[in-house]
Amino acid sequence: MVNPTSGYNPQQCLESYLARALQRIGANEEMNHLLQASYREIKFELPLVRENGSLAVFHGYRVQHHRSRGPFKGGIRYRPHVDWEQFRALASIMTWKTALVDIPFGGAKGGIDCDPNTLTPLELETLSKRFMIKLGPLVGPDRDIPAPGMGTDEQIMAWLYDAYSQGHGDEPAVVTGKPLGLGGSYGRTEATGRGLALVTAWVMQARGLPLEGATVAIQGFGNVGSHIARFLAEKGAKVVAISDIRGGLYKGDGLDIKNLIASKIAAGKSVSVTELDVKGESISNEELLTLDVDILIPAAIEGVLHESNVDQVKARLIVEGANLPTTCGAAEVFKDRGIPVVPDILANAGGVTVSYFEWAQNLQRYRWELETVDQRLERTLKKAWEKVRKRAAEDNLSYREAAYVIATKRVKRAIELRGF
Ligand SMILES: NC(=O)C1=CN([C@@H]2O[C@H](COP(=O)(O)OP(=O)(O)OC[C@H]3O[C@@H](n4cnc5c(N)ncnc54)[C@H](O)[C@@H]3O)[C@@H](O)[C@H]2O)C=CC1
Ligand SMILES: O=C(O)CCC(=O)C(=O)O
Repeated sequence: MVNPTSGYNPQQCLESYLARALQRIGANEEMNHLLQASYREIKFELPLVRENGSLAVFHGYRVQHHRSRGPFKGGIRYRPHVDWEQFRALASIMTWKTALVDIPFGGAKGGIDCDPNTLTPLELETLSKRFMIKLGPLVGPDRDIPAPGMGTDEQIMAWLYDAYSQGHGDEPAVVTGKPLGLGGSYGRTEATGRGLALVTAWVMQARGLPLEGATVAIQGFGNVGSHIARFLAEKGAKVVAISDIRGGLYKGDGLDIKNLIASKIAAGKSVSVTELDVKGESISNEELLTLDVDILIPAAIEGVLHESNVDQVKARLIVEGANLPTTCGAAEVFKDRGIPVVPDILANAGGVTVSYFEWAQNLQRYRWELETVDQRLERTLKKAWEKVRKRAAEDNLSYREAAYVIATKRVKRAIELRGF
């Protein structure tokens, strides 16, 4: 099935990025097949007796893409209409992301076709635990380690951890993104936003552009988008527009991000940014994407920058907070128009990097200070960015092309070292 938002099939785009990268690194057809296909895909029924007494049946998924560099790793998404195409592409993305930032994992993704906002807390807990019980034989600290993603949070990770530990003994390293009081790491919640702000600052610096005063539009104001807004505002950027699924807010001289975040926390998850009592004009998601800004950050869903709106995009730099927000057709147009795009596998890799730190802390049973987490996050992302920057400049590649060359090379090498 294609993504209902734009007719976008993310799997096809990913295949084309990979095919080109594999050609550049001299991989043969067999290696190409091995790296494109999933290792394992499972789908199962999740029956739930709702609090009103009715029976509902949900579908759970987990796609494990590749594991030659370490256990499968990737988030859990709760969202209506999720399907194989999305999970296959998102699982594959994780393989390239973990390889690019050089952390010892492969890639996976999964979740439940459901709308978490329509479930009661008890229903959500029961469904989450049932999901983990079904996944039980396939996950574990040295097999596959889930984490939060769209529609899921640290509370859901706590339930997954508890469900797994019921049958396997206490095992915090089975899931990352847990609450701090339950083996979570300092800095994981904000890690994706922190990482993206760091990468954005380095890219701007490398291109001789000031971040101080730069105008920014961010689509998505969930975990990722809200922290991006906070960190970029702290670095002196002017966040002029933000949005969520119901619409957005615009203020030409900069939104008051501190106040926005505080109001959103006070109002609760189900309240839209458009309903908050903060200063700003209303704006649609489509308008936000085509604003005349220095930096555009799609941080919600796949395929929002596509063939039909790419010509109207006026941003000078695009930084992908979401996974696969740019279709491959749009990516080509941005390349032709000379608009740089910082790809998801670099821009949003801060989250999985701190998940790695959480996993390592859980295995050590030793908590690191926030300062240590932040320093190591910065060092890891800086190394990845420098490699991408150098490879892109040397071979005249886009940042995405360079990132895929580096990542596929590492995975191919791991396969060869292990042997077949
Ligand atoms: N949470 C994490 O650590 C990481 C998340 N990501 C990716 O970042 C993106 C956002 O994830 P989270 O912030 O964690 O999810 P979230 O569930 O916390 O927030 C999602 C946000 O996107 C908005 N949204 C949903 N559909 C939309 C649409 N059609 N148009 C406009 N806005 C829409 C929601 O209203 C919400 O504001 C996803 O693509 C996810 O895969 C990537 C790396 C790590
Ligand atoms: O933290 C993790 O392990 C996974 C994060 C994730 O799903 C992503 O980077 O898309």
